[in-house]
Amino acid sequence: MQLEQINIQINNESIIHSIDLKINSGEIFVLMGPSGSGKTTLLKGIAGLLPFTSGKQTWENGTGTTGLVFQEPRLFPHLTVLENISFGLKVRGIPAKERKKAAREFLKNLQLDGLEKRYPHQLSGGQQQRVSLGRALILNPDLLLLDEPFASLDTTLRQDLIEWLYDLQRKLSFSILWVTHYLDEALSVADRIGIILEGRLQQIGTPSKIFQNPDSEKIAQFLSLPNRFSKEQWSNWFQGELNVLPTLNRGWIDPNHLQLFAGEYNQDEDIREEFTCMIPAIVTKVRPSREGYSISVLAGNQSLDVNTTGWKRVPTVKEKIRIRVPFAQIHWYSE
Ligand SMILES: Nc1ncnc2c1ncn2[C@@H]1O[C@H](COP(=O)(O)OP(=O)(O)OP(=O)(O)O)[C@@H](O)[C@H]1O
Repeated sequence: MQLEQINIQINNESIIHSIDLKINSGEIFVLMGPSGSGKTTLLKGIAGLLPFTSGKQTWENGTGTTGLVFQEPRLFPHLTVLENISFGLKVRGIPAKERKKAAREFLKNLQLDGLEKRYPHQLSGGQQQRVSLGRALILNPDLLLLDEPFASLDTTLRQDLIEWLYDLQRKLSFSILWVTHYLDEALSVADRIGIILEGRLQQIGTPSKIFQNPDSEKIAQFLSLPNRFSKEQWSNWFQGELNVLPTLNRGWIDPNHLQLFAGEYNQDEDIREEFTCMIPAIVTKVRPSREGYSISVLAGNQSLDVNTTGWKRVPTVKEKIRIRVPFAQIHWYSE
């Protein structure tokens, strides 16, 4: 499915601005953005529940179908679980026996065994949400639109369902546009991630591209990436000796690119090199990580995170150490 220059206005207010987006067939595209950035509005537009003010939506094969699962379950209160799940098949004229068989298949996968005769008010929020998912999936949509569908579920159930849905998607190769604010959820399923801020799609890329190469300070901030600093801080570290372009105001460096060195900073010994430089710091936190240690330090007024792999001696809190900053790894942003 492809969107070209999509705009959506509600009550004369522009909510979605000039969005271009292509979702490839068989792809899981995760859309992330702060509350109020327009994620639900865009999903509703794609599902045909809200009109586009301008722009074009096209499908690879001419036409396509969508299935939308909202944040909160929206079930028919007077229908049982089984009837809710199979409702779309009834509308399509599929015989009762056949649609019940199909719905029962989903009940098992959605861990809803034994609940088929219940009505929505007799289910927990999480169970209702799984019924909503079944109701959308049973119609085999070309593009499944998920608006934080698992937000209300406990962690174990959330992970089980993510895994089940992921496996099902890989098997059947439908596409998913998946809105989530859970980083772990995004990273475990996304082929690509899109970041939307204030109704504009700001960056699209693979998870590693987005997290290692955020296009702007705003994106790095939204992703809560550590090691974002101001030009003033940079000036303080290097006593104003290392200038950056006047148009660049904010810097960011990945914790994997900083290096820790034991021993206190000594200006006479710490020779400034062409491509890297040492700055003095004090260890504030030491946490084991999968690869080694994640170490937080205070360098001037700035807290920095450094990931180490195979540090020979684990530094202790309050220890004075040095951080090596490789200039080429710093990302500078104008704002
Ligand atoms: N029916 C409406 N009438 C007026 N404004 C609306 C309407 N629906 C959404 N908006 C506005 O559009 C903007 C985007 O809302 P939307 O629900 O799409 O954001 P979201 O990114 O999905 O947020 P959240 O993560 O909180 O669900 C918000 O400023 C919201 O107030």
